[in-house]
Amino acid sequence: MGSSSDWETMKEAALIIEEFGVNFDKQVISAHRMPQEMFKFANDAADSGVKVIIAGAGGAAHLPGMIAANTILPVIGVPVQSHALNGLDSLLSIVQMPAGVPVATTAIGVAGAKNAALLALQILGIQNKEISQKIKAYRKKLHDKALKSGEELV
Ligand SMILES: Nc1c(C(=O)O)ncn1[C@@H]1O[C@H](COP(=O)(O)O)[C@@H](O)[C@H]1O
Repeated sequence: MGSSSDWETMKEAALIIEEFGVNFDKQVISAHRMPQEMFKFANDAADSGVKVIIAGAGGAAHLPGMIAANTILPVIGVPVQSHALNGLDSLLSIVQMPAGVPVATTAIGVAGAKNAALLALQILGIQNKEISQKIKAYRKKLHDKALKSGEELV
């Protein structure tokens, strides 16, 4: 994430990945404030065993795109809700990548952080049966909860 102030949002992604028992690393790396570190992180990620990168940032959110520019690992961008423009700035900064260097962009804020985790897990689940089973179980829980909530309407 671009700042520790993003953690309130991005911890929702971390909680889901933890729940799935998958190893992950969390770091504050800003393309604006720490360009050298950002470049090194993105360049070294694949060789360090990273499989998918989730990059959350707010405002002029260049971080996901700049990471994507320096790795061929899949990058999922989470637009963190900014104060001035409610995250619309973050969303537009992340989603409008030029053709050739994609960033998979989620919704703004907490829903986006959660979906970034799930999308990363789905990518890992392609080659990992244990993870794909857990995703199926997670979806079943969602289904059952929605069904029950409908039945409880009066
Ligand atoms: N968008 C970026 C980048 C970047 O894209 O490199 N670095 C920090 N930020 C964002 O600035 C916002 C305010 O940060 P502070 O709260 O630290 O001032 C955060 O949402 C962060 O992601």
